[in-house]
Amino acid sequence: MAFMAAAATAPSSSSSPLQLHKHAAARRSAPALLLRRPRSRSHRNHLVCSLDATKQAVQEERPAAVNGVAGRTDCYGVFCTTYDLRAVGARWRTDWCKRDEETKTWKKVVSVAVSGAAGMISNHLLFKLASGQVFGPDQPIALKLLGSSQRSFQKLEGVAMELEDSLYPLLREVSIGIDPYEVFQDVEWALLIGAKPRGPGMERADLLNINGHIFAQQGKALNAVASRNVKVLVVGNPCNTNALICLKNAPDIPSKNFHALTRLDENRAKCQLALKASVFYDKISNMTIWGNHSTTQVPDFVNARIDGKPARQVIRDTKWLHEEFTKTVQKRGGELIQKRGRSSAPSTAVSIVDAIRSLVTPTPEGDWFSSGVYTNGNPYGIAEDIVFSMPCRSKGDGDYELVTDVTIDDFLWERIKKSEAELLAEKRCVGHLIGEGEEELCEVTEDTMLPGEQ
Ligand SMILES: NC(=O)C1=CN([C@@H]2O[C@H](COP(=O)(O)OP(=O)(O)OC[C@H]3O[C@@H](n4cnc5c(N)ncnc54)[C@H](OP(=O)(O)O)[C@@H]3O)[C@@H](O)[C@H]2O)C=CC1
Ligand SMILES: O=C([O-])CC(=O)C(=O)O
Repeated sequence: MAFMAAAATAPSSSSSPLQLHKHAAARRSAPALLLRRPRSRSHRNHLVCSLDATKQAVQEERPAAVNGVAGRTDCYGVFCTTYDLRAVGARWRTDWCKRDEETKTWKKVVSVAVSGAAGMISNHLLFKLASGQVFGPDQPIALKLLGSSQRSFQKLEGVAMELEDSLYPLLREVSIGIDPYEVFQDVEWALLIGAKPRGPGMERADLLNINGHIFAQQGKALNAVASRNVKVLVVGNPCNTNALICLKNAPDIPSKNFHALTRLDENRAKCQLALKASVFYDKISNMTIWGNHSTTQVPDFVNARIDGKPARQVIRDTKWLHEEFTKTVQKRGGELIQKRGRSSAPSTAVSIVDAIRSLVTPTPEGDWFSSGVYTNGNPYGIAEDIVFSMPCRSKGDGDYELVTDVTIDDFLWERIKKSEAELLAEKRCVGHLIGEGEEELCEVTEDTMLPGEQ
């Protein structure tokens, strides 16, 4: 396996966008496998193995030097050591593409785009994705890495080289590019992490505007070229409003498929409850984060459970729950930045893994998880047409349902309304990016802060 630069964006590429389209066509007819191997950046070569590919075509493209382990000739580089482990007997002597068809041991490759792929969070996340701990140990994966400029292109090449050198058996393709219309082609998951950090003296409204433009463009690109059922997880801040912008610019993709990452907040809240109750973190369940990924978020101790019991029965210290717990979770990101000098990256990557796994595995009976999702007929009375973190359950099919059996008392409701007001104000700031008004309507309050901004 080796990585491939998107043709139109590779600095020294002689390939044309037309060739990229050809690759897309090849992918459609090759449900089981697509391996790509550039000989050099100016001469790329592709090994394509599909259920209907001829043996001759495969042989023509197979590099002579990789005749595999233990005398097996039907191998491609390192892959033959791990592929098709259940195939026994003489099967491996047959054409290796055919063997996949016969044994049905292959899952279709899942195609995952990651923006901000050269950044700190991706530095941790990509290796988790490639290792199989996100989509499963039997799920081959193709990674499509998106950067923002020619400047970042070289960094992406470095990232791709490290992925290659890690010899992940499930990693079937790595491609890099800076044009979302190429990188997002046919992707089934888009993890949108890339965003500009807030610079010195930059107003909150400026941040909303600058990053909003990124997510408007990426929404349009997803709408044009991604899988019609692509699942989109927005991490780049301010993630709720960026997710709203993205989905509004992708009208052909179900709005329900868009998520803003609030799982890190959920994990932080679970950690605090576990510490206070002196229990292992896995005893904490039913943890909801309501609202915005900001300092107005509402970590819900009312519905949370500790070892199956309501959290308030285990932690009797109401003052702590009302004041310290809530504030600690809201400001955890900022505290971390103060101590570490940079925003959370490894724990964010872990929470992205958790967020995806919550959608691709069934939610344990009686439990739920938090995600920032589009409000469209929500049962709680929260304003519609924003992205708000709420409790969700999934059957493991990538989709989710909102949880209805939750109690919202006055304490929660008052705070939920504050976070809602903040998101409505953010929405007014980006009206020009969602076809609903002018930038001048933007009025953001002191409360509108990222967790890392105090
Ligand atoms: N929701 C959550 O829970 C959390 C969210 N975050 C947010 O995640 C984001 C990323 O954090 P982190 O990885 O630490 O930041 P980094 O600054 O390390 O990385 C950001 C990356 O994004 C890239 N980038 C910028 N603009 C674009 C674009 N238009 N398309 C693709 N890539 C782009 C940058 O590369 P270059 O400009 O060189 O191309 C850079 O590599 C931030 O917005 C942060 O606030 C962080 C923690 C938690
Ligand atoms: O503010 C930031 O960039 C970091 C952040 O979102 C968090 O730590 O929750």
